[in-house]
Amino acid sequence: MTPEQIKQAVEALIGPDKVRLDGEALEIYGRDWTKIHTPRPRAIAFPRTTEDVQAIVQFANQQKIALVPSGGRTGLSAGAVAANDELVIVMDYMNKVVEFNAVDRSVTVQAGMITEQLQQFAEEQGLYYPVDFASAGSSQIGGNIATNAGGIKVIKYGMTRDWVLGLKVVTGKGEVLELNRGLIKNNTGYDLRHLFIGAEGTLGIITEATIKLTRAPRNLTVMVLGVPSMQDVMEVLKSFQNSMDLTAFEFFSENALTKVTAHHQLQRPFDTVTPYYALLEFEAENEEVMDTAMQVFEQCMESGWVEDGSISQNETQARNLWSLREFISETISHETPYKNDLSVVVSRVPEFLKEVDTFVEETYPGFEIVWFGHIGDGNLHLNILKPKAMDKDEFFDKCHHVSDKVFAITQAYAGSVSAEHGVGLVKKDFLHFTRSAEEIAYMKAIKQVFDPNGIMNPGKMLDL
Ligand SMILES: O=C(O)CC[C@@H](O)C(=O)O
Ligand SMILES: [Zn+2]
Repeated sequence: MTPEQIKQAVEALIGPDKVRLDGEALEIYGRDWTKIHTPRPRAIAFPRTTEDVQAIVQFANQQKIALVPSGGRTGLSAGAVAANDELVIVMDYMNKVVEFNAVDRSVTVQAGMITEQLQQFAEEQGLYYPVDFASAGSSQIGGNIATNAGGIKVIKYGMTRDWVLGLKVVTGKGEVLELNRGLIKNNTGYDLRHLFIGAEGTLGIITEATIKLTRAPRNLTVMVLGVPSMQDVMEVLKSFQNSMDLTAFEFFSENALTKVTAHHQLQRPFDTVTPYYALLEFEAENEEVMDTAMQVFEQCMESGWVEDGSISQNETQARNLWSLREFISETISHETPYKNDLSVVVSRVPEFLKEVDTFVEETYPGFEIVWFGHIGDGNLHLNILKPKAMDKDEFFDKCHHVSDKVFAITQAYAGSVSAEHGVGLVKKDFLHFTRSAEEIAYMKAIKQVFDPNGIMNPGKMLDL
């Protein structure tokens, strides 16, 4: 079918002016934040209801047209890229609150709701949606669920999966399923909801989600500590976690800090320069908690695990300290990074990081490495920056070889080649480093059941 024919057929189903074919739309809705692939979708549809989405999926099955669900497109693994003549289903106009229940502390929203709007809605009810990350102002809840987004509070609150009480989905076959319907307890066989969480739109399209909310945190306080080595970062983590609950424990390297402070004209947290920095956050509910935090800090100083530190006295200072960590990804995006999102169990982080660091430094001496991440979850973001003089294609080609070795090391540590960014197109070839051949065969079989015609985000995560 030509794009024009698709437009006519889809608009006959969901109403006029709901499909765009113009170059601007094809460019915007064909890509995500990876910027590696050239967008080439066939048409862009803008449904308003679950029924609209269902009609499009049924039509795509009849015509064997590939579909790409599109949320905020902030993904870093090309899960929402449309580079192969697909029909993109944009969720932007499905962004309403459907129902809030104060007793259940749950809210049902359409999948296109921006994450930050969900956070604000929760706040207006005196509650809290805790899954948070730098892209929360653009990402959509449906995309968060489809990628099981993690972020900066996982150490306390878990991943997106932990907050989904129910889902309404249109399967690849075009059926509507209501999964778990908001229940906390429901042991009635396979929990299909969890198959759709993290499926990256390969099984169907999430149209509504019932989300659990929780009580708002009290007096969140942030510390940034200068730490001499990764082993010391682990000692600091252990010391604080043994004494108090943390809502975040992040780390970044000195060159990450240098880049962020220069790019955003921010103050360093203190003058002392150390190879690594830990950022931790906790609820300073009363003086006792604050005293404990200060005692642990002093012990860490005495033990030589920390060389300097800074603590927020108010919300603005807390936000400024967070900027040092949260602005890293955006800052280095201007230097053509090759991104990795690795995880191992927390205790093995120092030896793992050292082995990967040594390999990249010895094999590719001209490459600059930026380390940062969610160290309290064992999740490291390894970004390799393109040397200025090197051609982009040559750089990515070289990095592909780096990946093989880095992922072999990750496999040896029983780690993950994608801790929180998903698989998409970018990590598809490397899936076998983390998932066994038998697991991948089961994943393909599941895809076949929900999407027999292979129209749902084909080529992402798996090749059938
Ligand atoms: O850009 C990256 O590598 C990580 C992005 C994001 O997951 C973060 O933790 O800031
Ligand atoms: Zn991250």
